[in-house]
Amino acid sequence: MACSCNNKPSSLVPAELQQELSDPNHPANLICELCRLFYDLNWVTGTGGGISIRDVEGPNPNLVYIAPSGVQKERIQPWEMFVVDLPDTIVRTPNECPKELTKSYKYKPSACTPLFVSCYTLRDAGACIHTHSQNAVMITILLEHEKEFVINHVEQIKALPRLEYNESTKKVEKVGSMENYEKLVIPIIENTPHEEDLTETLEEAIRNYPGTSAVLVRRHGIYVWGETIWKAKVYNEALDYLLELAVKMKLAGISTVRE
Ligand SMILES: CSCCC(=O)C(=O)COP(=O)(O)O
Ligand SMILES: [Zn+2]
Repeated sequence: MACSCNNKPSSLVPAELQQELSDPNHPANLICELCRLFYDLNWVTGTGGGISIRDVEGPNPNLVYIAPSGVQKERIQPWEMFVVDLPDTIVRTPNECPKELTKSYKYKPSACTPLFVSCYTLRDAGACIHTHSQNAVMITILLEHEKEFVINHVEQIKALPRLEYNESTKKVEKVGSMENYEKLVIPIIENTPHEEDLTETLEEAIRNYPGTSAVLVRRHGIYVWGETIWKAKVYNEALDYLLELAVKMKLAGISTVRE
């Protein structure tokens, strides 16, 4: 017998993993599926970028699945995931898996881990996606001296959530969707030599922009989060569309903001 998602004999997969691997909607399987999809979009090529998903349907919604660092994201297998109990306790690593299933090196969790954790703890996100999309990189180069990307009057803006701070719950919550004519504002932070060193400025941007569901990293990429992995995927797709459009508008000498 083989696992539903691959050709490995199930006898090699530890019993505790077998049940989750048989569920195509389990975070470990979804990360693999979406990494392949995002690879084809040029969002996670050359080991860059990544996805993490919170197990909101499982018995412990504070468990977060995260891919290992420095691996070809489109080739990850579900048992190669790290599992973090929020905020920072690693409760499972692929290094514990049978050697027949894993690579010979020692796995490390994604360098994006502290940034993903910031999105979970500050925004109660259900999933966070980091891409190296060239549209994200190019817009930050075109906006070299700007701290924000701003666009309005485009239909696709309606795919993004309207977020507001709720005084009673003390949380930023979705209260609807944006209108096409509204200004979408995404903060831009400066890149650092090591991904994990972005954590402080990412957190600052999240706090300063309660209405945002994404942060651009100059000459690097974008972090996008959502209530669920499917919302995060839609927000990512809509943002990437808008970023691509904005690059074309800028290169054509057209402002992305219509007053
Ligand atoms: C060429 S990728 C450099 C690291 C990076 O920016 C990234 O997003 C991937 O980090 P990971 O540790 O998940 O491989
Ligand atoms: Zn990156």
